[in-house]
Amino acid sequence: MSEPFALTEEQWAVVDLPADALTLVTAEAGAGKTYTLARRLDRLVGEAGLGAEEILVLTFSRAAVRELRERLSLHGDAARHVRAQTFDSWALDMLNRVDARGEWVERSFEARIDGARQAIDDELVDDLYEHNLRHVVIDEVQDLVGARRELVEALLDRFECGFTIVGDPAQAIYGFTVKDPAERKGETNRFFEWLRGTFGEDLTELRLTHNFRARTDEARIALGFGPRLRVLSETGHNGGEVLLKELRDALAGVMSFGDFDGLAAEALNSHPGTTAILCRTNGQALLVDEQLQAIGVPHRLQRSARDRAVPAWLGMLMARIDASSLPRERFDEVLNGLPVPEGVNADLAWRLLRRTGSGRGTDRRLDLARVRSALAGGRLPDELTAQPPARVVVSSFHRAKGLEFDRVLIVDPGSGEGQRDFDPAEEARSLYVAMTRPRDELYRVPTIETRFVRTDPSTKRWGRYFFKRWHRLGLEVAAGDVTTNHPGGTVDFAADPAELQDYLATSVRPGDEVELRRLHPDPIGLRESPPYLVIHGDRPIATASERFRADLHTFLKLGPSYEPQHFPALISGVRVDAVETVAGDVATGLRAGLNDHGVWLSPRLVGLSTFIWDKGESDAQSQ
Ligand SMILES: Nc1ncnc2c1ncn2[C@@H]1O[C@H](COP(=O)(O)OP(=O)(O)OP(=O)(O)O)[C@@H](O)[C@H]1O
Repeated sequence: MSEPFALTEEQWAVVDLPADALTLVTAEAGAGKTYTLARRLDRLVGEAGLGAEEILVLTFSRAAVRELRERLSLHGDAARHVRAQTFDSWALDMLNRVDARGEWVERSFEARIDGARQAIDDELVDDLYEHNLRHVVIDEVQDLVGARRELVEALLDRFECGFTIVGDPAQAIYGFTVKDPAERKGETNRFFEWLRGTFGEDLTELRLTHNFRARTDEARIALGFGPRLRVLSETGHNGGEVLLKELRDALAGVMSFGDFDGLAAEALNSHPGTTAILCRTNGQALLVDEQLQAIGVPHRLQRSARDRAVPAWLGMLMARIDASSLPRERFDEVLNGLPVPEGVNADLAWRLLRRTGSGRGTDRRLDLARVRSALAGGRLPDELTAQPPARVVVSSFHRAKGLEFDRVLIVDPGSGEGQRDFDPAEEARSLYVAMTRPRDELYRVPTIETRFVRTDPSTKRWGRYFFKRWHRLGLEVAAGDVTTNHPGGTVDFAADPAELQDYLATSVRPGDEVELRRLHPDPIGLRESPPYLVIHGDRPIATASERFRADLHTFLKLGPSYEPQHFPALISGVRVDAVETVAGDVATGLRAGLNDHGVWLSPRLVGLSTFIWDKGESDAQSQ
């Protein structure tokens, strides 16, 4: 897609509206909503003359930010400087600007969203927005529910600005964010109704009806369900069961890809385009991840929208600079030798980093103290922390929203019968989202047995169980499970920190297997496991975090009066998700002989692990 496509009349009608128009665009899957938005942004900045900073672009995930950014860089010229943000980073950004001492980065996502709404209601952000906000753009608005919905309503209510809001009621899937089933039902379509009720005749409603994504009959198979799912969402009627069954029947009719065996590995590795393997739950995605690992298929597990990982090249860049700031020429020179992923060039990287507030005005230097503080405060632009693209992606249906792939394999979600809080309408919409992701090929994969893989209610991690109530065979390992507040080699194991940093930069790759090895059998604290080292090859590269130790303890504590006596000697089946840049204490970094900026590299882990016990220690587990 390097040339801009000719817009259809329907798309053009959206793109061409004046900047102060209040617009709601609804469309079914693959109708070019995101593409139209990118073109609209280009026109708002170009012909309509808005400044990039006068437009607020909000999306749900970092994947969507990346998607929009890519389309802007391909098709948008004027809009290159427009910044797309997730709701969560926008809220944090706003709070940091009106209440810099609020330590908002320490608070939960929900607290930040509530805090941001309160700030708007209390008129604290009037100075920020009253004269400077001229247009708001929101993608995937069908998922705007709960506190985020209230936040956007407060914003649009308070400031007189144009907006372009797009969504598809047929793709409303946000189940896990609204736990209560009754409340969930009440949320469906609520924001659309609020827009219509609040702006009445001033609201321009447009529709996009042509599907551009699907290029084959099999890729088009679910499209016919769109209008019926939309009616289901808009009327709140029952009927989800029937639609779910029909969608599952349609899926049963597509060709089976078979199990993930040697043949599948060949088919996956030799395919030139992009492939997604989509699963109903994240637990199934973890099992597919494990199976692909076993058959040697390089892939990436789609992260949650809230997971932000700062790429390694930023830490490597900072480590090479002694000064507190650097000019553009030096930046280009250093960046040139670093493993910058596809899609990030020096121009984009420079622009994104300068958005951290470094080197304002005419000073054309990058202030590394500011970059560091943005890194520590979780304020780096979303484009920098988005997950890099991969040829094979494993994702839940939910996390695949807004994305598209040449080939999609859908793991049969099963009938769902007997599951608690089963909402057939939500399940039907979510299967529809999955089945509308392919451009060309759609396959089904036989159901994956998940009887013994469930979320642990206390830690919210996926766990491996077995027949007996007390069996605990493995636990999900995820972001945050490695200590980042001191560089590897300085606590729990001795290594030359600088040399280890070098090893992380050059020898540790996403997808590499690691294991967690117990350092000694004694728990560190009252509600913690013993310490674990992260071993790559034969060498320790990091230490498990306190959070991981506490969750492992909780997972193995089978009841209020039971205290685990033993902990696994090894935790295997864990992979490197990425090597990321983290910010710690400057003095700690200096003591370790690293750089002046207090940043270093650290492995980020992922996977549904398997516990390996020492003889005689397996506790209740092996009984
Ligand atoms: N006018 C057009 N001509 C040709 N291709 C187009 C046109 N508009 C969009 N496309 C292409 O169609 C595909 C689907 O577009 P896009 O992802 O924007 O749809 P969407 O409505 O956001 O989809 P979904 O809601 O399913 O995520 C993209 O590959 C996009 O580049």
